[in-house]
Amino acid sequence: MNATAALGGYLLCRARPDLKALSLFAGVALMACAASAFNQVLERDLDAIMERTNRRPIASGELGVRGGLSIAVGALATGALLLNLIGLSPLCLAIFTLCWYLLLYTPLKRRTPLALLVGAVCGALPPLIGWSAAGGALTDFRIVLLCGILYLWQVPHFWMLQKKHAEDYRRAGVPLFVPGSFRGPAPFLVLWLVAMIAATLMLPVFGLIAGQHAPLWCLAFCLPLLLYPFERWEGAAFAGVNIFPALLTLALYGSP
Ligand code: HEM
Ligand SMILES: CC(C)=CCC/C(C)=C/CC/C(C)=C/COP(=O)(O)OP(=O)(O)O
Repeated sequence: MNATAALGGYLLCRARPDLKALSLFAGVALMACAASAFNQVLERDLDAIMERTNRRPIASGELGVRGGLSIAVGALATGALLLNLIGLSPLCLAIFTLCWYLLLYTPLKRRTPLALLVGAVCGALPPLIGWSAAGGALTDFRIVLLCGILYLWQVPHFWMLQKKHAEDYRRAGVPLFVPGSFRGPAPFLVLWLVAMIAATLMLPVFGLIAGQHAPLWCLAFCLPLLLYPFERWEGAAFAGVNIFPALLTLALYGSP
């Protein structure tokens, strides 16, 4: 999904999907795999406690730490090679994203619920990697908007997951980012969802998505967020929120 988000940044720069896009997709996917493998080595103690993660190869003991590290290094080397083929900027941005995730977010996650806001930087950077691979200027407002939307999106994405696995996180002693700790669940949550919807509606306003299907895309983006606060629609909201990055990339691809 991170590679799909990177492809979205590439397509936004009006570069049609080509061999370079394939190298970008494979390179970011491998770098994200490396990030996850290193993360699973670093979090093998937490992963072994949580129902959600205790079947993972290192947490379950199926794979040793050295095996996990060799997979991580292999994925990192191959991903870096592929990204280097398309440019120094995408390679440097991917390495920065990897380091931010492993050296900042992963340790912070055990200490503060606000680690989520730090971690969301990692997930907001893949579109910038794709955009830079297509030759876009890093300060262009269009990619800043796309990355900003993906930053905002990760908070409701994770809130729903941590709600689903709250007991697991408590058992593992991972502090939860519960909107309720900010003077009641509704205001803080609603404020974030409104900001997310407003930012998403900037996409057609600034021409990032256009054409006759633009209103339909906006409906597909915003409906799960509008359903989010209602328990009975939780399943639909969860699915809709989780496929958002893929829908966004499709909308960018389909935009004239
Ligand atoms: C702060 C950033 C993020 C956090 C804390 C986070 C956390 C998580 C967690 C804990 C899961 C459950 C994994 C499992 O089932 O064991 C998950 C699943 C998932 N994440 Fe994220 N994630 C983040 C960013 C992203 C980004 C950037 C993307 C896509 C570009 C993404 C896409 C997904 C998807 C598609 C799933 C599968 C959901 C499901 O059906 O269970 N996440 N995420
Ligand atoms: C180019 C590149 C390196 C891209 C990767 C970007 C990336 C790692 C995005 C995911 C961000 C994130 C905080 C995931 C949750 O990790 P977690 O440790 O909370 O999840 P877990 O509990 O399931 O392990």
